[in-house]
Amino acid sequence: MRYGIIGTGNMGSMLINAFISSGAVDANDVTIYNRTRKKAEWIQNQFKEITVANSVKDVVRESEVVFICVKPHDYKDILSQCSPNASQCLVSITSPVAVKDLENITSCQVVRTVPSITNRSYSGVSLFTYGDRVSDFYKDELHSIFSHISKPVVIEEESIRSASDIVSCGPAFISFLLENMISAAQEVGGMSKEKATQLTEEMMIGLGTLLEKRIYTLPELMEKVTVKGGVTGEGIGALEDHIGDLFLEMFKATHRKHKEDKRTIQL
Ligand SMILES: NC(=O)C1=CN([C@@H]2O[C@H](COP(=O)(O)OP(=O)(O)OC[C@H]3O[C@@H](n4cnc5c(N)ncnc54)[C@H](O)[C@@H]3O)[C@@H](O)[C@H]2O)C=CC1
Ligand SMILES: O=C(O)[C@@H]1CCC=N1
Repeated sequence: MRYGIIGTGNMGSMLINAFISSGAVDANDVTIYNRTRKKAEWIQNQFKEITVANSVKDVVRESEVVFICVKPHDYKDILSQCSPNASQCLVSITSPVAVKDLENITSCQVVRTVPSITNRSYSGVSLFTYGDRVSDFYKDELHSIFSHISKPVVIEEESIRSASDIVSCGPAFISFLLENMISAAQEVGGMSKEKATQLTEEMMIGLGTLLEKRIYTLPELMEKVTVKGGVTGEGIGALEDHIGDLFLEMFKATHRKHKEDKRTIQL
Protein backbone atom coordinates (compact mmCIF):
# COMPACT_ATOMS: atom_id res chain seq x y z
CA MET A 1 0.00 0.00 0.00
CA ARG A 2 1.34 3.44 -0.92
CA TYR A 3 0.82 6.20 1.64
CA GLY A 4 0.95 9.96 1.21
CA ILE A 5 1.25 12.46 4.05
CA ILE A 6 0.46 16.14 3.43
CA GLY A 7 1.68 18.30 6.33
CA THR A 8 4.66 17.11 8.34
CA GLY A 9 4.25 19.17 11.52
CA ASN A 10 3.64 17.66 14.97
CA MET A 11 1.11 15.01 13.95
CA GLY A 12 2.25 14.29 10.39
CA SER A 13 5.80 13.64 11.57
CA MET A 14 4.58 11.67 14.61
CA LEU A 15 2.51 9.37 12.37
CA ILE A 16 5.35 8.84 9.87
CA ASN A 17 7.78 8.10 12.67
CA ALA A 18 5.45 5.73 14.52
CA PHE A 19 4.23 3.87 11.41
CA ILE A 20 7.73 3.27 10.07
CA SER A 21 9.56 2.56 13.31
CA SER A 22 6.80 0.16 14.48
CA GLY A 23 7.07 -1.78 11.20
CA ALA A 24 3.47 -0.96 10.20
CA VAL A 25 4.57 0.81 7.03
CA ASP A 26 7.64 0.51 4.80
CA ALA A 27 9.45 3.84 4.24
CA ASN A 28 9.72 2.97 0.52
CA ASP A 29 5.92 3.25 0.31
CA VAL A 30 5.71 6.75 1.82
CA THR A 31 5.54 10.06 -0.06
CA ILE A 32 5.40 13.27 1.95
CA TYR A 33 4.86 16.95 1.29
CA ASN A 34 5.06 20.04 3.48
CA ARG A 35 4.64 23.71 2.60
CA THR A 36 8.04 24.40 4.16
CA ARG A 37 10.11 21.78 2.38
CA LYS A 38 12.85 21.71 5.04
CA LYS A 39 10.43 20.09 7.53
CA ALA A 40 9.80 17.22 5.10
CA GLU A 41 13.51 16.87 4.33
CA TRP A 42 14.27 16.68 8.04
CA ILE A 43 12.06 13.56 8.21
CA GLN A 44 13.71 12.15 5.09
CA ASN A 45 17.06 12.47 6.91
CA GLN A 46 15.75 9.94 9.44
CA PHE A 47 14.08 7.63 6.91
CA LYS A 48 16.13 7.83 3.71
CA GLU A 49 13.73 5.73 1.60
CA ILE A 50 10.88 8.23 2.00
CA THR A 51 10.07 10.32 -1.09
CA VAL A 52 9.67 14.08 -0.64
CA ALA A 53 7.19 15.35 -3.25
CA ASN A 54 7.20 18.79 -4.86
CA SER A 55 3.45 19.38 -4.61
CA VAL A 56 0.14 18.19 -3.18
CA LYS A 57 -0.69 16.92 -6.65
CA ASP A 58 2.41 14.70 -6.70
CA VAL A 59 1.57 13.15 -3.32
CA VAL A 60 -1.98 12.36 -4.43
CA ARG A 61 -0.75 10.88 -7.73
CA GLU A 62 1.75 8.63 -5.92
CA SER A 63 -0.52 7.36 -3.11
CA GLU A 64 -3.50 5.11 -2.51
CA VAL A 65 -4.10 6.43 1.01
CA VAL A 66 -3.61 10.18 1.49
CA PHE A 67 -3.39 11.63 5.01
CA ILE A 68 -4.18 15.33 5.42
CA CYS A 69 -2.23 16.50 8.47
CA VAL A 70 -2.65 20.28 8.27
CA LYS A 71 -4.75 22.56 10.46
CA PRO A 72 -8.47 22.53 9.63
CA HIS A 73 -8.45 26.04 8.15
CA ASP A 74 -5.77 24.93 5.66
CA TYR A 75 -7.88 22.06 4.24
CA LYS A 76 -9.38 24.24 1.52
CA ASP A 77 -5.94 25.14 0.24
CA ILE A 78 -4.96 21.46 0.03
CA LEU A 79 -8.20 20.22 -1.54
CA SER A 80 -8.26 23.05 -4.09
CA GLN A 81 -4.89 21.87 -5.42
CA CYS A 82 -5.93 18.29 -6.01
CA SER A 83 -8.47 15.75 -4.84
CA PRO A 84 -8.06 11.95 -4.73
CA ASN A 85 -10.28 9.86 -7.04
CA ALA A 86 -12.88 7.19 -6.19
CA SER A 87 -10.34 4.39 -5.87
CA GLN A 88 -8.25 6.33 -3.35
CA CYS A 89 -8.78 6.90 0.37
CA LEU A 90 -8.51 10.31 2.02
CA VAL A 91 -7.72 10.26 5.74
CA SER A 92 -8.44 13.42 7.70
CA ILE A 93 -6.95 13.69 11.19
CA THR A 94 -8.84 16.67 12.55
CA SER A 95 -12.09 16.59 14.52
CA PRO A 96 -13.90 19.77 13.35
CA VAL A 97 -14.02 18.61 9.73
CA ALA A 98 -16.94 16.19 9.43
CA VAL A 99 -16.55 13.08 7.30
CA LYS A 100 -19.85 13.84 5.54
CA ASP A 101 -18.60 17.28 4.52
CA LEU A 102 -15.46 15.79 2.99
CA GLU A 103 -17.57 13.18 1.18
CA ASN A 104 -19.73 15.94 -0.27
CA ILE A 105 -16.83 17.77 -1.89
CA THR A 106 -14.72 14.81 -3.06
CA SER A 107 -15.32 11.63 -5.04
CA CYS A 108 -12.87 9.55 -2.99
CA GLN A 109 -13.37 7.27 0.01
CA VAL A 110 -13.12 9.16 3.30
CA VAL A 111 -12.02 8.20 6.81
CA ARG A 112 -11.37 10.42 9.79
CA THR A 113 -8.77 9.16 12.24
CA VAL A 114 -7.96 11.47 15.12
CA PRO A 115 -4.62 10.30 16.53
CA SER A 116 -2.93 11.18 19.82
CA ILE A 117 0.62 12.09 20.70
CA THR A 118 0.56 8.92 22.85
CA ASN A 119 0.60 6.92 19.60
CA ARG A 120 4.30 7.89 19.31
CA SER A 121 5.00 5.27 21.99
CA TYR A 122 2.60 2.81 20.31
CA SER A 123 -0.01 3.41 23.00
CA GLY A 124 -3.25 5.31 23.58
CA VAL A 125 -6.24 5.48 21.26
CA SER A 126 -6.87 6.54 17.65
CA LEU A 127 -10.47 7.60 16.94
CA PHE A 128 -12.07 6.29 13.73
CA THR A 129 -15.11 7.58 11.84
CA TYR A 130 -15.77 5.92 8.49
CA GLY A 131 -17.51 7.55 5.55
CA ASP A 132 -20.31 5.74 3.70
CA ARG A 133 -18.15 5.12 0.61
CA VAL A 134 -15.13 3.59 2.30
CA SER A 135 -14.44 -0.02 1.30
CA ASP A 136 -13.72 -2.91 3.69
CA PHE A 137 -10.31 -3.10 2.04
CA TYR A 138 -9.30 0.36 3.26
CA LYS A 139 -11.04 -0.15 6.63
CA ASP A 140 -8.96 -3.28 7.22
CA GLU A 141 -5.76 -1.66 6.00
CA LEU A 142 -6.12 1.41 8.21
CA HIS A 143 -7.21 -0.62 11.20
CA SER A 144 -4.14 -2.79 10.71
CA ILE A 145 -1.53 -0.02 10.54
CA PHE A 146 -3.13 1.95 13.40
CA SER A 147 -3.21 -1.23 15.52
CA HIS A 148 0.60 -1.18 15.43
CA ILE A 149 0.68 2.21 17.14
CA SER A 150 -2.61 2.52 19.06
CA LYS A 151 -5.93 1.03 20.05
CA PRO A 152 -8.29 2.04 17.21
CA VAL A 153 -11.78 2.95 18.50
CA VAL A 154 -14.76 3.75 16.27
CA ILE A 155 -16.54 6.94 17.34
CA GLU A 156 -19.76 8.52 16.08
CA GLU A 157 -19.65 12.06 14.69
CA GLU A 158 -21.79 13.36 17.61
CA SER A 159 -19.22 12.28 20.22
CA ILE A 160 -16.06 13.36 18.43
CA ARG A 161 -15.43 16.52 20.48
CA SER A 162 -15.49 14.91 23.94
CA ALA A 163 -13.68 11.81 22.65
CA SER A 164 -10.89 13.88 21.12
CA ASP A 165 -10.70 16.04 24.25
CA ILE A 166 -9.93 12.90 26.26
CA VAL A 167 -7.75 11.02 23.77
CA SER A 168 -5.88 13.76 21.90
CA CYS A 169 -6.07 16.93 24.01
CA GLY A 170 -5.91 14.84 27.21
CA PRO A 171 -2.10 14.53 27.32
CA ALA A 172 -1.84 18.35 27.27
CA PHE A 173 -4.60 18.81 29.87
CA ILE A 174 -3.08 16.26 32.27
CA SER A 175 0.43 17.69 31.76
CA PHE A 176 -0.95 21.12 32.63
CA LEU A 177 -2.47 19.79 35.87
CA LEU A 178 0.73 17.97 36.76
CA GLU A 179 2.81 21.10 36.17
CA ASN A 180 0.52 22.83 38.67
CA MET A 181 1.04 19.99 41.14
CA ILE A 182 4.81 20.34 40.73
CA SER A 183 4.67 24.12 41.33
CA ALA A 184 2.57 23.61 44.47
CA ALA A 185 5.00 20.97 45.78
CA GLN A 186 7.75 23.58 45.43
CA GLU A 187 5.72 26.29 47.12
CA VAL A 188 4.23 24.35 50.02
CA GLY A 189 6.75 21.53 50.44
CA GLY A 190 9.93 23.44 49.52
CA MET A 191 10.91 20.74 47.03
CA SER A 192 13.13 21.57 44.05
CA LYS A 193 11.41 21.68 40.67
CA GLU A 194 13.77 19.01 39.29
CA LYS A 195 13.06 16.57 42.11
CA ALA A 196 9.27 17.18 42.03
CA THR A 197 9.31 16.72 38.24
CA GLN A 198 11.28 13.48 38.46
CA LEU A 199 8.92 12.06 41.09
CA THR A 200 5.84 13.13 39.14
CA GLU A 201 7.03 11.58 35.87
CA GLU A 202 7.92 8.29 37.57
CA MET A 203 4.58 8.26 39.40
CA MET A 204 2.77 8.74 36.06
CA ILE A 205 4.70 5.90 34.43
CA GLY A 206 3.80 3.66 37.38
CA LEU A 207 0.16 4.72 37.24
CA GLY A 208 0.03 4.07 33.48
CA THR A 209 1.56 0.64 33.97
CA LEU A 210 -0.98 -0.29 36.66
CA LEU A 211 -3.77 0.67 34.27
CA GLU A 212 -2.09 -1.03 31.30
CA LYS A 213 -1.79 -4.29 33.22
CA ARG A 214 -5.42 -3.91 34.33
CA ILE A 215 -4.29 -4.35 37.93
CA TYR A 216 -6.62 -1.59 39.17
CA THR A 217 -9.37 0.60 37.73
CA LEU A 218 -9.37 4.34 38.51
CA PRO A 219 -11.95 4.02 41.34
CA GLU A 220 -10.02 1.04 42.80
CA LEU A 221 -6.81 3.07 42.75
CA MET A 222 -8.46 5.86 44.70
CA GLU A 223 -9.88 3.42 47.22
CA LYS A 224 -6.58 1.53 47.73
CA VAL A 225 -4.52 4.69 48.27
CA THR A 226 -7.00 6.51 50.46
CA VAL A 227 -6.19 4.89 53.79
CA LYS A 228 -8.93 5.56 56.34
CA GLY A 229 -7.98 8.55 58.49
CA GLY A 230 -4.84 9.16 56.42
CA VAL A 231 -3.35 12.05 54.47
CA THR A 232 -4.71 11.09 51.02
CA GLY A 233 -8.25 11.55 52.29
CA GLU A 234 -7.37 15.04 53.49
CA GLY A 235 -5.88 15.82 50.07
CA ILE A 236 -8.92 14.44 48.21
CA GLY A 237 -11.16 16.52 50.48
CA ALA A 238 -9.22 19.65 49.53
CA LEU A 239 -9.49 18.71 45.84
CA GLU A 240 -13.26 18.18 46.19
CA ASP A 241 -13.61 21.58 47.85
CA HIS A 242 -11.69 23.38 45.11
CA ILE A 243 -12.28 21.50 41.86
CA GLY A 244 -15.57 23.31 41.25
CA ASP A 245 -16.58 23.33 37.58
CA LEU A 246 -13.02 22.88 36.35
CA PHE A 247 -13.66 20.05 33.90
CA LEU A 248 -17.17 21.19 32.97
CA GLU A 249 -15.68 24.52 31.94
CA MET A 250 -12.88 22.80 30.05
CA PHE A 251 -15.33 20.71 28.00
CA LYS A 252 -17.57 23.73 27.45
CA ALA A 253 -14.58 25.72 26.16
CA THR A 254 -13.49 23.02 23.70
CA HIS A 255 -17.08 22.53 22.49
CA ARG A 256 -17.39 26.32 21.94
CA LYS A 257 -14.16 26.40 19.93
CA HIS A 258 -15.24 23.31 17.97
CA LYS A 259 -18.51 25.00 16.98
CA GLU A 260 -16.69 28.16 16.01
CA ASP A 261 -14.21 26.17 13.89
CA LYS A 262 -17.04 24.32 12.16
CA ARG A 263 -18.69 27.67 11.36
CA THR A 264 -15.53 29.22 9.92
CA ILE A 265 -13.81 26.28 8.17
CA GLN A 266 -14.30 26.35 4.43
CA LEU A 267 -13.72 23.27 2.33
N1 LIG B 1 -1.18 18.11 17.85
C1 LIG B 1 -1.94 17.07 18.24
O1 LIG B 1 -1.74 16.46 19.32
C2 LIG B 1 -3.07 16.61 17.35
C3 LIG B 1 -3.38 17.26 16.17
N2 LIG B 1 -4.39 16.80 15.37
C4 LIG B 1 -4.70 17.49 14.12
O2 LIG B 1 -3.56 17.43 13.29
C5 LIG B 1 -3.54 18.54 12.43
C6 LIG B 1 -2.14 19.12 12.42
O3 LIG B 1 -1.82 19.51 13.74
P1 LIG B 1 -0.29 19.69 14.14
O4 LIG B 1 0.53 18.67 13.46
O5 LIG B 1 -0.25 19.82 15.60
O6 LIG B 1 -0.01 21.13 13.44
P2 LIG B 1 1.36 21.69 12.89
O7 LIG B 1 1.17 23.15 12.70
O8 LIG B 1 2.50 21.21 13.74
O9 LIG B 1 1.51 21.01 11.45
C7 LIG B 1 0.85 21.43 10.30
C8 LIG B 1 1.83 21.29 9.15
O10 LIG B 1 1.13 21.54 7.95
C9 LIG B 1 1.96 22.29 7.09
N3 LIG B 1 1.09 22.98 6.12
C10 LIG B 1 0.20 23.97 6.35
N4 LIG B 1 -0.40 24.32 5.20
C11 LIG B 1 0.09 23.50 4.26
C12 LIG B 1 -0.14 23.36 2.88
N5 LIG B 1 -1.00 24.14 2.22
N6 LIG B 1 0.55 22.41 2.19
C13 LIG B 1 1.44 21.62 2.83
N7 LIG B 1 1.71 21.71 4.13
C14 LIG B 1 1.05 22.64 4.83
C15 LIG B 1 2.71 23.24 8.01
O11 LIG B 1 3.91 23.70 7.40
C16 LIG B 1 2.98 22.31 9.21
O12 LIG B 1 4.21 21.61 9.07
C17 LIG B 1 -4.61 19.52 12.93
O13 LIG B 1 -5.69 19.48 12.04
C18 LIG B 1 -4.97 18.99 14.29
O14 LIG B 1 -6.32 19.21 14.60
C19 LIG B 1 -5.09 15.68 15.69
C20 LIG B 1 -4.81 14.98 16.82
C21 LIG B 1 -3.81 15.41 17.77
O1 LIG C 1 -8.87 17.79 16.14
C1 LIG C 1 -8.64 17.54 17.32
O2 LIG C 1 -9.55 17.33 18.12
C2 LIG C 1 -7.23 17.45 17.76
C3 LIG C 1 -6.98 17.43 19.22
C4 LIG C 1 -5.70 18.17 19.37
C5 LIG C 1 -5.62 18.92 18.16
N1 LIG C 1 -6.48 18.54 17.30
